[in-house]
Amino acid sequence: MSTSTVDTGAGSADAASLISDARQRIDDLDQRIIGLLAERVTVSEQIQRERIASGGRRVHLSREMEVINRYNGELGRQGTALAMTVLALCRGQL
Ligand SMILES: C=C(O[C@@H]1C=C(C(=O)O)C=C[C@H]1O)C(=O)O
Repeated sequence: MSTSTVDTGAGSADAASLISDARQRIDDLDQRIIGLLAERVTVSEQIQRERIASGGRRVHLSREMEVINRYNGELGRQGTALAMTVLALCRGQL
């Protein structure tokens, strides 16, 4: 068994090659997702800072429900968990 089939768990060199290519695409997508999350954190912090400076609170629950409902509508139950993680990333743990 070649190194690439061991690394990918594939049973043939052809499958290993396809998996390696697809993993590269996944790594690129993950990098873009992480970049988008970093951008979202920046925008969210800007909103929170502005609200706090104007006498409001950091957290706005009805808006968070809108965000959670959008993720849930698109992705189901795991979307809800993802939205909660994204929100925690952007405004800290409640
Ligand atoms: C960014 C905001 O502030 C907080 C962060 C949110 C977010 O990251 O989506 C949503 C609601 C607020 O708890 C907002 O009110 O839009």
